[in-house]
Amino acid sequence: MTKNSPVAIRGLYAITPDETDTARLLDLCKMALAGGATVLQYRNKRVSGEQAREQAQALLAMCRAYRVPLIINDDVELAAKLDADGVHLGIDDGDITAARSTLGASKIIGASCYNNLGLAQQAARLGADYVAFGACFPSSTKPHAPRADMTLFQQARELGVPVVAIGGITLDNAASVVSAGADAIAVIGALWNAADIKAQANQFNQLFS
Ligand SMILES: Cc1ncc(COP(=O)(O)OP(=O)(O)O)c(N)n1
Ligand SMILES: Cc1ncsc1CCOP(=O)(O)O
Repeated sequence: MTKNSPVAIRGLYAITPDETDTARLLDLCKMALAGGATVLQYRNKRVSGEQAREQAQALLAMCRAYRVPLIINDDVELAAKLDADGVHLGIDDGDITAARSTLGASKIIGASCYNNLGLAQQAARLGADYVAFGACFPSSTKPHAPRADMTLFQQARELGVPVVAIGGITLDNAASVVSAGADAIAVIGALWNAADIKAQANQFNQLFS
């Protein structure tokens, strides 16, 4: 997949659950993709090594079938080895310049900016393809995540890269996140805990139409 234009980082940005059962992980992700998730991030804090590689590789094949980019959380080497579509980097996950040199110009690099516009300015200057802010709301997935002020989104939009919002986003509050200026909403709990994941993904995405 060639580099996605900024417009591709728009809509529901689904992040995988911490699922150790690979067959179940694939079933869940298939429902989200069928529901219209526009980006999938492989993030699994409960597996590592060979199992992480296997899960990511299987998800990449599925994402290719749906023409949806697969971003790998934290691990530039894994993204490079699999020829995935990009990587998402937190503040402790290595620098953007090194990731760009490993992955090349065509891949997507996203950067966590927490509640810090300065980090977003720096990330954009270094060539990040999107900046992410959060947590927007209390998150039971990551209870200690710092809270982000959504008024940052409008300022971050001036950097010319898509703004991704994360943390505690549900169908009840997602419209406020979109109105604050988010180009995409990254969701874990409110997607995978839904009774009908495909319908839930579809409803999140409709907020962008
Ligand atoms: C889209 C998106 N935004 C933020 C994060 C959080 O990244 P990070 O700060 O590296 O924390 P962990 O995901 O490693 O817990 C993300 N993964 N994706
Ligand atoms: C990874 C991450 N970074 C900030 S909040 C968060 C968790 C998002 O999960 P949820 O959508 O369940 O709050």
